[in-house]
Amino acid sequence: MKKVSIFGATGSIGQNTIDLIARAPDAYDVVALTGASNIAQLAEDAQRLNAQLAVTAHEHLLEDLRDALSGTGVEAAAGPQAINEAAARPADWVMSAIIGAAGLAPGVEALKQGATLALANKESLVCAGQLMLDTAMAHGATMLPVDSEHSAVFQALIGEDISAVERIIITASGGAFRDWPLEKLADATLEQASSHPNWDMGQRITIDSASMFNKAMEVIETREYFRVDPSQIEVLVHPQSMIHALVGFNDGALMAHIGPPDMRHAIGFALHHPNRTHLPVERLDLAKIGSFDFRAPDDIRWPALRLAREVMARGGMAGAVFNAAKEVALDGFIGGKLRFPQMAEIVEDTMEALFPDNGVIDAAITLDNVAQVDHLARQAAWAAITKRAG
Ligand SMILES: NC(=O)C1=CN([C@@H]2O[C@H](COP(=O)(O)OP(=O)(O)OC[C@H]3O[C@@H](n4cnc5c(N)ncnc54)[C@H](OP(=O)(O)O)[C@@H]3O)[C@@H](O)[C@H]2O)C=CC1
Ligand SMILES: CC(=O)[C@@H](O)[C@H](O)COP(=O)(O)O
Ligand SMILES: [Mn+2]
Repeated sequence: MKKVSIFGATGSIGQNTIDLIARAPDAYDVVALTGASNIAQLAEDAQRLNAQLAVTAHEHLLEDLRDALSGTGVEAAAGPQAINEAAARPADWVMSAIIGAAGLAPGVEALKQGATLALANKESLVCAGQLMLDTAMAHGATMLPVDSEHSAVFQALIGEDISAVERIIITASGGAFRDWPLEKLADATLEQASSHPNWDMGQRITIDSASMFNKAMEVIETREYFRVDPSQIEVLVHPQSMIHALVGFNDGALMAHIGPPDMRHAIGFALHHPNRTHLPVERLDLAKIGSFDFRAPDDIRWPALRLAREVMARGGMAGAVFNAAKEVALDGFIGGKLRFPQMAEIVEDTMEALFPDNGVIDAAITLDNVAQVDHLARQAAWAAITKRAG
């Protein structure tokens, strides 16, 4: 039996992972499931999957979790430290699907115990790509991409020589406001931004798709995971979200990965790697679909893409600044303190405030240093929001 743990089990990726695992209960021994606010879901899944341990990120919810699990034999724990300890419990395969920078430390912990880390949490690579790769290498652990574009690139590269790669093209749906007149964006509501044209995902990544911050993060993720030069990474707007990525080789060939917009493909691929197995996803009827559309991304509509290029040019912990600022700006929009286009302004203000401080950004990429930079960037981003509000 494969020992598995799922971090962020109550979220969109976590639930898709559980869907796959619950279809073959005899194949998996569930070690730990983690969540945050959704105690009922966490307890239900932990009991149903017969997990050893369930952990909520919120210490004040420990009693609720204990009550929900009473008599089931599942251990309960709470708090970020308990999540890290859960990640250190021996497992063969660990899904990293906590949202945000909070996913970094448990991911590192899972790599340290030599597990295969299925990485949905792109923030880990944006904030500390080198640390993740070094930790995996030092402990003989494997890191498999789960983000749909990066899973697609990984699959297109199987059996290929990375030195023959000329370019990596990741596609972008364009999100909720792809075709909106630019002048209307300032009036975009939270509800409108929280609706993705193709994918069913958590609210935060859905809004990031609309602002293109999701793709900006993914450009950095591509650089960190595949170690190509930033100039080799392209973004292509593809409204159907069926071609997830393309790899261009030095003989002019483009290898495209095509599939339905269903994360169970990328999750299932990582779960069964290096084998392929039957997965319960739709089979595309290309004759019925008829055609695919493409267009170049527009830097005016989506300034996040330009900011990602600045982050890669800056290097060091610029990614940690970018991610923290983006998380705060998103909180500002969700909390009604910012209009939709102001999120990019806050991220840019924060980068301007922190990037000149070379000592901070250029420190070694360790968990402690990333946490410090993350804290400074969040302070700067909130200050930028307050300045705008006042
Ligand atoms: N959704 C998707 O299809 C895709 C997602 N990803 C990436 O996967 C990750 C998860 O995304 P998604 O599933 O959409 O997110 P969701 O918001 O749906 O789920 C987030 C999960 O993280 C938990 N959580 C929230 N805050 C904390 C915290 N501070 N500490 C620990 N756990 C916390 C939530 O718990 P609770 O719900 O109980 O509060 C939930 O289990 C993100 O990094 C995202 O970028 C990448 C590609 C596709
Ligand atoms: C499913 C997935 O991988 C998401 O990250 C997806 O890429 C979001 O869609 P966008 O292309 O709109 O960002
Ligand atoms: Mn993606």
